[in-house]
Amino acid sequence: MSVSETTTARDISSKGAAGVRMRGVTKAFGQNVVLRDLDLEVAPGEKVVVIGPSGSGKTTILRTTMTLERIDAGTIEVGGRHLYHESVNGKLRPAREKHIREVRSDIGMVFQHFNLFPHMTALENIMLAPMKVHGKSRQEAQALGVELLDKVGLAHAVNQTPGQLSGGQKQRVAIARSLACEPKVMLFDEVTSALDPELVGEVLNVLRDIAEEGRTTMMLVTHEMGFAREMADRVLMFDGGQIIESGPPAEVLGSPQHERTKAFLGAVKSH
Ligand SMILES: Nc1ncnc2c1ncn2[C@@H]1O[C@H](COP(=O)(O)OP(=O)(O)OP(=O)(O)O)[C@@H](O)[C@H]1O
Repeated sequence: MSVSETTTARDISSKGAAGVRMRGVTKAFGQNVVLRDLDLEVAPGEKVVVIGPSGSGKTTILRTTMTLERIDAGTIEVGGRHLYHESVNGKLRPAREKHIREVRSDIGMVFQHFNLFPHMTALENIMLAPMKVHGKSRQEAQALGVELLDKVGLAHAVNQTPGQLSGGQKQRVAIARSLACEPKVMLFDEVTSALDPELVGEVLNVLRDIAEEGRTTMMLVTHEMGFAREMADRVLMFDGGQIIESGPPAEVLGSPQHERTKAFLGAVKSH
């Protein structure tokens, strides 16, 4: 049974953050149905942590929202605008690429692996999208890049290439790069999983800062339960491509109701 999500209006300081609404989202890879008729509503500025066993569809829900994978059925809206559909004469039709690109420009995603260009400096990596996608001048993009590197605690690394940075620093550059497009929704896919344990904290601190600013809606797939407990407005437990449990972290992580959630949390704790 899938839990249908209805988020009540809440007093979140959302300076430009956009909500996400999914209705009946289904996605299969061949015979493997990964998302099953999924309904989910994320309020503007909300911070949602997605947990669940390996293969349950957590990454796929982020990738379909980022349009890195297309959905087979259903609808996704970002900031009230359909991502995959356009309204023609009052009817929803599959959207043209131009429309999809336009809506997607409100969304940023940070991955487990940083995907920085190795031959470019930290600053150049950040400047790329504002110049190429958003038509900012070199000067504007540079000023923005310097500001964002400062924000993620890397003012000193402006001219360093990824090879000169630690994993945690590279991930902070990747986060700054994503912020450079001023996303209204940010998707974080296990962004600390590839890091040495001593570097995890510095990246989580940057995520905390972004969350506290409240300028963007955040959907995070993470195994950092302490972080989820502290920062999330809501935790979603995924299993078999559906949300089987959803609620405030104290409830879902503190006193889970579903047997699968209890088993999953038990397994996570025993690591
Ligand atoms: N591009 C793809 N082609 C084929 N199958 C895929 C593809 N991407 C994901 N899958 C399959 O979809 C299912 C869900 O994958 P997904 O990565 O969303 O799970 P997950 O919950 O994020 O898992 P993990 O915690 O291991 O990252 C898995 O069975 C996976 O093998």
